[in-house]
Amino acid sequence: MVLRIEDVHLHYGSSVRAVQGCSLSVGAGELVSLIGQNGAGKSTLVKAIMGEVPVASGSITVDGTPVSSKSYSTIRAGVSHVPENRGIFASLTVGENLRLGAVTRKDKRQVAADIERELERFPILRTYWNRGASLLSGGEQQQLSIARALLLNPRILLLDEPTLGLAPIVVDLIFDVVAALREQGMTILLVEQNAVRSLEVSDRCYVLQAPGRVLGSGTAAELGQVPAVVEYLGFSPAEVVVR
Ligand SMILES: Nc1ncnc2c1ncn2[C@@H]1O[C@H](COP(=O)(O)OP(=O)(O)OP(=O)(O)O)[C@@H](O)[C@H]1O
Repeated sequence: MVLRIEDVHLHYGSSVRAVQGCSLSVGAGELVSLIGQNGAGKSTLVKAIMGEVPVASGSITVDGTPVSSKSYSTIRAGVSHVPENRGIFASLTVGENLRLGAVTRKDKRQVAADIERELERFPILRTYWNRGASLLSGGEQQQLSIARALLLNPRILLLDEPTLGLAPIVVDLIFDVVAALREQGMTILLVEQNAVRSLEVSDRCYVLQAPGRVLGSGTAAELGQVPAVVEYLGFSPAEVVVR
């Protein structure tokens, strides 16, 4: 397994116990989704993987090495994060944001070709290359955020609610991009509230319930056999047509 989370507990201060005993793993080339309602602890888990929330107990490892909050260890391990708030630099142009995505890379000669790859994936970013990022719509900013994360040429891509609040046409585009990345063999952890769309594109799925506990995991067909999951989601994952 490339990413392994074992019996992790995560707290905010002394009173909020956001995640209590979560275990999950993502294998090389797998697209794994993490679904659950508001407040289930999904974003907190992603932040902990990125070293932004300290691990109170349990372990998070990337390729067997524990992540640490001190040294950008997760980024150095090849994990790229598309945060829930998109994290783009509003005062910079689209082009400047994209170049920043590759700023830590050593293979500088390859960067121009990789930016071209992202402009082909998201043509709107070519159109708005010189535009200030703050002037983009939410859907355009999300495309910029994903393109920038991909410019790190990550080993693992973490997507935190990439379709939240976006127009249906952009939601379709983003799920198509995620499905295409999976086809290319990228290792992905996709955090989503949109359970049906996530199940459609994923190899496996974890259903998280507050406070950060795994209610069930497996393929859509396997999850359909777990009564607590069916009750929590309000539908049977077994009915979802997996791509
Ligand atoms: N910075 C914070 N300080 C204190 N409590 C927090 C903080 N961030 C999140 N929480 C709490 O931790 C719990 C898990 O929140 P989290 O954001 O991880 O859930 P989520 O599943 O990602 O939900 P959402 O879809 O709303 O982001 C919730 O009870 C939330 O109120």
